[in-house]
Amino acid sequence: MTDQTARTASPAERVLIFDTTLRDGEQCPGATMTLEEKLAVAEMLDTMGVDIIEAGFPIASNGDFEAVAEIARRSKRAVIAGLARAIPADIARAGEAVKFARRGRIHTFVSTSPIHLAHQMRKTEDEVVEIILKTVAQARDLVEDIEWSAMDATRTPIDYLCRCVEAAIRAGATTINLPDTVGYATPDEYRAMFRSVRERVPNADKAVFSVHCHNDLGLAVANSLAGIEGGARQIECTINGIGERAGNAALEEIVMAIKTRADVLPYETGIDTTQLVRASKLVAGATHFPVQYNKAIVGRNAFAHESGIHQDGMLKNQTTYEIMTPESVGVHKTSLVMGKHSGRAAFRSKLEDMGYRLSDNQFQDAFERFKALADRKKHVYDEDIEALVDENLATAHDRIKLVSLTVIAGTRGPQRATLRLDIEGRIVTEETDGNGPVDAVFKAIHALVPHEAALELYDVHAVTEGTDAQAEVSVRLRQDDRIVTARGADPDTLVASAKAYLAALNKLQAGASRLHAQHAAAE
Ligand SMILES: CC(=O)SCCNC(=O)CCNC(=O)[C@H](O)C(C)(C)COP(=O)(O)OP(=O)(O)OC[C@H]1O[C@@H](n2cnc3c(N)ncnc32)[C@H](O)[C@@H]1OP(=O)(O)O
Ligand SMILES: CC(C)C(=O)C(=O)O
Repeated sequence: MTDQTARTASPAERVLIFDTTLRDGEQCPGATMTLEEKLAVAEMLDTMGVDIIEAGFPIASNGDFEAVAEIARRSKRAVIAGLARAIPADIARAGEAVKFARRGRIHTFVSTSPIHLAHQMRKTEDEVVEIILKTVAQARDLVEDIEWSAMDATRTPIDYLCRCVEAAIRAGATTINLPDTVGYATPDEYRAMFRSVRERVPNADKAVFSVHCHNDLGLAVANSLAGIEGGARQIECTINGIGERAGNAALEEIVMAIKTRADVLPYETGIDTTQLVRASKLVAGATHFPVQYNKAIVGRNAFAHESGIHQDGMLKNQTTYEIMTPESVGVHKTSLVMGKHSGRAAFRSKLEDMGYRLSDNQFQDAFERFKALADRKKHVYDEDIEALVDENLATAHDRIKLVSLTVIAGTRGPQRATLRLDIEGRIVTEETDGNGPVDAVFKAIHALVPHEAALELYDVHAVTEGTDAQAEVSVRLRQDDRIVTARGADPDTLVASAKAYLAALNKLQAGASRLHAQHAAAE
């Protein structure tokens, strides 16, 4: 696909990607990961170009400490961060864990909003500023790279927020994070908050500003991008958007928004985007959190098209319905899913891919049967298409054709089949009881097409998986020394059985007429 986005004239500015899958991501109920799983995720993040990996909250447990320390030891290029409350013991423990890293960061945070000060911290504004000064300075004595976060920044009055930010930078913070802790902000507000703090805080130029957004109102990615427009240059996010409550901003969405809309977002990240789907699968597997099918970028439908008009467009040119290539995020290729919304263009292309070359009439016939099948079946697999096209080709010249079949089955018995056939253009009907539904169907066939052939084999199997899978029935008939085997497929096993039996009879009769013709020619 050609790049449809024109870059702006000014060079793109680098934005740092801070991944907190292993800390905030792991905080969501049920997402706990083992040490091995965390190490695998951290390795993936490091390889794909994440700038800072927040590996955990070392004071939280010995397991968390071990994970942060081990990730710190193993990281090849990313900065490794450990979280700490504004409490000396937390900071000391975080310092212990990240000291093994080539580049370690202590990320310390404290609440700044009136709600949190009154109800969680139970401290005054002045007391919190004192705590910031002391704890940031303590952290700075341990490592050079200090991030300070104002928990609940978006519900903090701007004057007090500026006072806290100024104090944190003065005490040695090198990154200032202003989180939307409860996912409350709108993009305009969040952008304006960064602009205002950066303009008003005198030492703001000494720190990198960071966004950290939660998705309670579904605005985490939009807010993160707005924060960047407001001057932040670090984005905190998680793979698949996992995180506290409704989650964090999704890394893959942010990175691809920046890459795809370079015309209006003149920034760049260091992420190898072709690793995004792999990372998503790894995290989904480790946390046992499935990725919703329609999830942007990494959902299994993100590059799948079922509707005929879209499939037609995609076959003509991928840019008609895709704004980025599947390859750019690590998906092998676009998939055109065959279903009841598909049209002729996609069906023809699918048949060609499967190696079929049909005449116009055969194609039209196969398409109608495909539509009828798709109406009844949730997923139409290649095997289903193969079964219906093969059957179509095999039955095109049949003398006897199935028109309809209704069967009454169940515990009350006897089972009854009402069968309607087209025999060389003549419509005939029969209603028969049987010892079971298949027996009733076969007896009805016998009544309408009297024959001497004996049933030697009746075999049923599913063409694909699922309860709506097509049944494929094989029937073998013997008449004198002639044996024929034929197949029939349908989501209804009894219809498939009737089709298979009739196909076998057609074969027998076609063979008999060929023999008859040969004898006549010989005489
Ligand atoms: C927005 C965020 O994501 S913040 C990170 C949230 N993540 C976690 O909490 C996961 C890990 N947490 C834990 O394992 C535990 O909560 C611990 C180890 C941190 C603390 O455990 P406990 O000592 O038993 O405290 P508990 O969890 O009951 O309460 C939290 C305490 O920390 C205080 N606190 C909360 N945030 C901060 C902060 N940033 N700085 C200082 N103190 C804080 C609370 O006021 C409360 O103190 P109190 O007991 O004096 O009232
Ligand atoms: C610790 C901070 C950064 C946080 O997770 C939040 O405010 O959501």
